[in-house]
Amino acid sequence: MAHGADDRRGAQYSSPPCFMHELEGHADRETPADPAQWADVRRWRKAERERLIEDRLAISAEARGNMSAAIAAGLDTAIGGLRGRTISLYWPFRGEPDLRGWAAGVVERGGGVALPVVIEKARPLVFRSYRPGDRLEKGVWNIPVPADGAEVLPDIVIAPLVGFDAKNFRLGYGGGFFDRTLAALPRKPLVIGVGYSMQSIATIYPQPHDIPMDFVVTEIPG
Ligand SMILES: Nc1nc2c(c(=O)[nH]1)N(C=O)[C@@H](CNc1ccc(C(=O)N[C@@H](CCC(=O)O)C(=O)O)cc1)CN2
Ligand SMILES: Nc1ncnc2c1ncn2[C@@H]1O[C@H](COP(=O)(O)OP(=O)(O)OP(=O)(O)O)[C@@H](O)[C@H]1O
Repeated sequence: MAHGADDRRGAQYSSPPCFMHELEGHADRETPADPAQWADVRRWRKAERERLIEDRLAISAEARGNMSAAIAAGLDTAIGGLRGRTISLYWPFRGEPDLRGWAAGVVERGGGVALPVVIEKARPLVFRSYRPGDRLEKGVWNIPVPADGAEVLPDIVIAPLVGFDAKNFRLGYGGGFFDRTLAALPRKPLVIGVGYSMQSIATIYPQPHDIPMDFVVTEIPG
């Protein structure tokens, strides 16, 4: 379930962008920022996001439910004890795995749950404590966020992904929120990406701002 760096099961190799020959073999986060190249990567990411989100929305509710349950089981295996640990989850949208049932179990087992809150575009997220049943309010993009939860620093961040690559780099919705947040946190949490194996891609063409996840959990036992 935890996909290591060399695990490419289910990888879908999309059409390479035209500049691929320039990047191959040395595309990692030490690659210096190159504005012309970044413009190409940004265009490529936009198209890739659209394709991946469309594919994800085509999954039936039943299959999504089964895969969400398998991902929850994989998280238990990967994380182990929950007592005293604060885990940031997310309120699912656009076909993301639904881990809200698992969140209730985390609280029952003595862990804390938090949800990410967009304070402002192009700023880091904050995390607000959440217990199932707590009052929610509509945040930016109408994403429900805890209305009264205290701001907390998570020990573990569960990051829903639009795509993930062989080096555990994450493609998100394009707001740069998770990368900005991880760069700004006073101590680095354990970062676990969650998604479906069909969201695996060969590379996201990582840029200096992209921070890799510690590992990725999908519905396929690892
Ligand atoms: N369920 C869930 N909650 C989450 C996240 C997530 O990935 N999943 N986030 C993880 O970061 C944050 C929200 N991130 C988001 C980033 C962009 C868009 C969005 O709709 N963007 C526009 C275009 C963006 C732009 O280019 O300005 C769009 O897609 O139309 C939505 C949410 C916090 N909460
Ligand atoms: N630490 C950072 N400081 C400043 N800008 C950043 C930082 N991290 C990301 N960005 C900017 O955010 C924008 C979106 O980045 P990217 O394409 O990596 O988004 P994403 O990871 O898919 O989105 P999200 O995390 O919201 O799901 C880029 O313009 C990028 O330069």
